[in-house]
Amino acid sequence: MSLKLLSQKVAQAIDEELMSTAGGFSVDQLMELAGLSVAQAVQKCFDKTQFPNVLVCVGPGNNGGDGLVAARHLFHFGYKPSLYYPKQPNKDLYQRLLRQCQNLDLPIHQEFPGEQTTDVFIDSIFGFSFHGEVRDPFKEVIQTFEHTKKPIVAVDIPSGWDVEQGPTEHVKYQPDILVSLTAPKLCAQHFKGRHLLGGRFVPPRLAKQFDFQVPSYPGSEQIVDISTSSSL
Ligand SMILES: NC(=O)C1=CN([C@@H]2O[C@H](COP(=O)(O)OP(=O)(O)OC[C@H]3O[C@@H](n4cnc5c(N)ncnc54)[C@H](O)[C@@H]3O)[C@@H](O)[C@H]2O)[C@H](O)CC1
Ligand SMILES: [K+]
Repeated sequence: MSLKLLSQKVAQAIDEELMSTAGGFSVDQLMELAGLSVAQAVQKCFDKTQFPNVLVCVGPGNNGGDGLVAARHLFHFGYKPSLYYPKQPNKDLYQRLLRQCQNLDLPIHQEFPGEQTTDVFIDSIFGFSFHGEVRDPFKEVIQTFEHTKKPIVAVDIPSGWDVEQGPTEHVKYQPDILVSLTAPKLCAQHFKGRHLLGGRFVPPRLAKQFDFQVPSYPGSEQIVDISTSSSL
């Protein structure tokens, strides 16, 4: 099966529809399932005895929120997650997710700790609302993504990529794993690693309305491998 890739505008419209009065979801619910998908992806791809130290790089929006949720689940899965969270917006949702991580005593860095102490990076800096060029303080971490040999799991979009065009003149890094949420975005056609889909919450009626496919997830899993089925 070949999956449809979404434009930035359509991805945002689907998000709005899910959380509209008609859609009935709250952002917390969707973020919980998105973050759980990301944690399951890490668990599937990286053994916790060999890759215990997961550094979750958290951005200022909902993509960052997915990362906060993933960190909490990874702790309960037996990993040793820590956060790099330099911009902590004063929004109740993010503050509560951060508190949940603090209550697990996860290390929380405001300065980028670098790669020495990290086994796996989670890139939850920017998602489908990113535009323009990366601004500080996130330039440094994305520069690390460009040259590190440590594996990187990108949430929804490799941060700094154009949501539709993919790698740019400034950001060309290739994550090892991409966890697309709801449906892959147009930039995914430039991704060369293992491609997973998460966000198992799409009503078939909504997929029909926006004309995209939802592959069947195995059993009760929150992710499905779409490495061979995402194309235009
Ligand atoms: N339906 C779903 O699949 C769900 C996906 N989720 C996740 O939400 C993100 C989209 O979140 P959103 O808050 O709209 O935006 P972002 O996180 O992508 O980023 C917005 C944030 O970034 C700032 N920003 C934008 N451009 C730049 C720049 N050039 N430099 C610095 N900062 C920038 C902007 O100001 C905002 O603060 C989606 O990808 C999924 O990961 C939901 O969790 C659940 C539903
Ligand atoms: K990202």
